[in-house]
Amino acid sequence: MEFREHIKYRFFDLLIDKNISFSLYRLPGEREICLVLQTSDQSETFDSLSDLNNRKGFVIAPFQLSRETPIVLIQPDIVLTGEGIIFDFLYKSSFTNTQSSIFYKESKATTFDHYQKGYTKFHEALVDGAFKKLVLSRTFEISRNEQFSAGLSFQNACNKYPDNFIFLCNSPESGTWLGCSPEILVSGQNGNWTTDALAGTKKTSDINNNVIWDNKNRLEQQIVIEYMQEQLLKADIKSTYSEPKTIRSGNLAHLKSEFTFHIDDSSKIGNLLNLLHPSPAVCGFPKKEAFDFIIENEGYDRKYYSGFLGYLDVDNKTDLFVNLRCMQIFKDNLRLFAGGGILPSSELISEWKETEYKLQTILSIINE
Ligand SMILES: C=C(O[C@@H]1C=C(C(=O)O)C=C[C@H]1O)C(=O)O
Repeated sequence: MEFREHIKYRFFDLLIDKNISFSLYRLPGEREICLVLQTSDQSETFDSLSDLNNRKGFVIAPFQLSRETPIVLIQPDIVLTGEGIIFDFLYKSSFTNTQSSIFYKESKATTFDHYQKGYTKFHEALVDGAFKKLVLSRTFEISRNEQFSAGLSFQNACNKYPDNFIFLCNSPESGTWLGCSPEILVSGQNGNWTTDALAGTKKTSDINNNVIWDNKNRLEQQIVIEYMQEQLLKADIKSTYSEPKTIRSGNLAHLKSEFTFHIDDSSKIGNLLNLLHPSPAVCGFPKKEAFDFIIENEGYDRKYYSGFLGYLDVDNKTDLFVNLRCMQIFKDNLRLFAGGGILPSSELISEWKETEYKLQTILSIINE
């Protein structure tokens, strides 16, 4: 099958239609795209993060582990870097020799009323003092236009968000996910590791990142800093972290501190993931109680949204990102996800708007 240059990214729609396990991604600040492709039928799945110790591949982990949403490890049978090499391989391969079939369906959006009900429960629990922070999220569902292309949307995201981790991945176990995350969960090579404490959101168009942060946003990020520090200490890891600085993700600004630390034995990375995930950036504080509260009261299953994904020990490197600013791609519709940290001092309308802005990040890359 031949593709014209400007629509060559539609190749990836064919891989999805054939339900091949693959991940296409572009690291923050890099130009080259990378492809991890599994040639065997079965991805490996796990029901505990520590099972990731000593493993290699592209990981897709959920917010909450369950039988329906296991940790999926796409096997790195073929690992290719660079557009030229990747498309050359795909033109010659037998992976893409069928026609794509695309369907249509009614659209359905999560209502403000539904969000407001959740918000009231979350906010009351915060004001009662049961939690310092809770992250409330929601979905936004749209019908899939006949022309929609996951591959071309990935390409749009690469062009629009040079500083984000852009991903399009598929496996029979996880389904298809596309997104542009601003947040590292862990990243490491040769014993040197980093993690982000990222939180706080403001809409901005200031290219110089001149943002004035209020106390609510500063506190929200401080909670993540303290959590990261504490969790790393539990693993006997000494770390240093930078002062919060403003970073951009599309039209949004966030506060970020980068933690750096050293690990001699990276084969135990699964144990560290167990300590760090899910952080108060996507869950809340205290962690266990906040996690249970969200499962009980948020009113839907986040699946792989606010989980993490990325490559684990491929070519001795690990780069795992939080699954944010993302959508799950179905045959008939697209389900987008967004959330935000709620504190006792939060206000309903500004929290709702924050989720609207975050949805805009991903809506604006949809190619139809
Ligand atoms: C939960 C999301 O983002 C997280 C929450 C943020 C916040 O509450 O300010 C900011 C960045 C992310 O850590 C999301 O994008 O859905």
